[in-house]
Amino acid sequence: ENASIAEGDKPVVEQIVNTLTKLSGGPHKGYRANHAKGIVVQGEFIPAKSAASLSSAAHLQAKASAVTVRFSDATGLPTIPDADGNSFPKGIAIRFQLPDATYTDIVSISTNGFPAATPEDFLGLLNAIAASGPNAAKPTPIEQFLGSHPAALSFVQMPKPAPVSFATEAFYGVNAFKFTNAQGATQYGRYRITPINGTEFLTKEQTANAAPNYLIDELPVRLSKAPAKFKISVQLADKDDAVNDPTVVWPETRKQVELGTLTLKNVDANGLAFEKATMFNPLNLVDGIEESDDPILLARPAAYAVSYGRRLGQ
Ligand code: HEM
Repeated sequence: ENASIAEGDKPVVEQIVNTLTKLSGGPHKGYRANHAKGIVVQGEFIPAKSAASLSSAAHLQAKASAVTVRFSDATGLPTIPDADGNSFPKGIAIRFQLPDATYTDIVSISTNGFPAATPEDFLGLLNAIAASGPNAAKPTPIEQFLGSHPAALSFVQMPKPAPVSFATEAFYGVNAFKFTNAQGATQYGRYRITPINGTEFLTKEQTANAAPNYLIDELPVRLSKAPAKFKISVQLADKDDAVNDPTVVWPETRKQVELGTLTLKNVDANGLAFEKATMFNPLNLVDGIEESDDPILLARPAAYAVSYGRRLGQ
C-alpha cells in the first residue's frame, strides 16, 4: 500500500497508523493498530428520564437497547501486560443497537483529555516518541516535543493508575458532540462513563505484581457473579468552553446530565471474531447527536478505517 509514496506525503491519518504500528513492533496481523488488546461483553442500556431533555436520539428515549462493549488496552501490541504504563489510557467502545437495526457508537478513554489538538500534532508526538530510542541524543525528540507542547506534557504527567477491573475504571468522551432535543434546543457536551459503585485502583505494589492478563481474566469472573453497572452522562459545555479542542479540560463544576445506566452481563463467546470484524467509529451517529468541529474527532474515522482495512487484509 502506497509504497512508492514518501512517508511524509501520505495522508496524516495513514502516517499516524504507520507510526502506531512501528511503536508496537508491528504489524501484528489481524489486530488493531491501536487498542489491539481487548475483551468484548454484552449487556443493555436503560435511558434515564433526563436523557430526552438533552437529545432526541432513539436510544435516549424510554426504551432499553441491547449493547456490545469492547474494553481495551492502549497501543497496537496485542500482548501488552494490562498494568504496563503504555497500556494507558484504557479504552471503552460501546455499540447501541437501535430499533431500526442500525447502531450508534461511543468510543472513549480513561483520561479526561487528549495530548494533541490536531492530527498533525498527534503525529508529531508519536514520531517524537519513535525517534527517542535509548541511543537518542539529549535533549531527545520527545523531550523537545513535550517542552514545546504543554498539553502533551500534562497528558503524559496525568496520573493513570491501574484499575482493579475494567468495571472499576472511569471513561471520558474527550471530544465534544452537539446534542439536539425534540424541541430543537442544542447543547454541546462530552460523555462520561462512570462505574456506579465508584472507581477502584490497585496499589503501587499490586500494580507491580499484577499478572499480564489480570484485567482480561478478571472480567468474566466478575460478570459470572453479578452484572457490572456504569452511569453514562454528559458534561455540558458553558458558552465559553472550547468544544473543538480535546486538550482543554472543562471545570468539574460544569453541569452533568445523566443519560442512563449501562449494565454489562456476560462476556461475548464470539468476542474474538466480533472484534476482528468490527470497526467502532465515534462518528457512527444518530439523529439528535452530531459531531463538533474538533479536528481530532473528525480525523478518527479515517484513521480507524486504515487500521480496519489492514486488519481485514486489504
Ligand atoms: C487523531 C486522533 C486519533 C487517532 C489517529 C486514533 C487512532 C486509532 C486507531 C487507528 C484505532 C484502531 C481502530 C480499529 O482498527 O478499529 C483506534 C482505536 C481506538 N481509539 Fe483512537 N485515535 C485517535 C483519538 C482517539 C480519542 C480522542 C479517543 C477517545 C476519546 C480514542 C479512543 C480509542 C479507542 C477506545 C479505541 C479502540 C476501539 C475499539 O475497541 O475498537 N482515540 N484509535
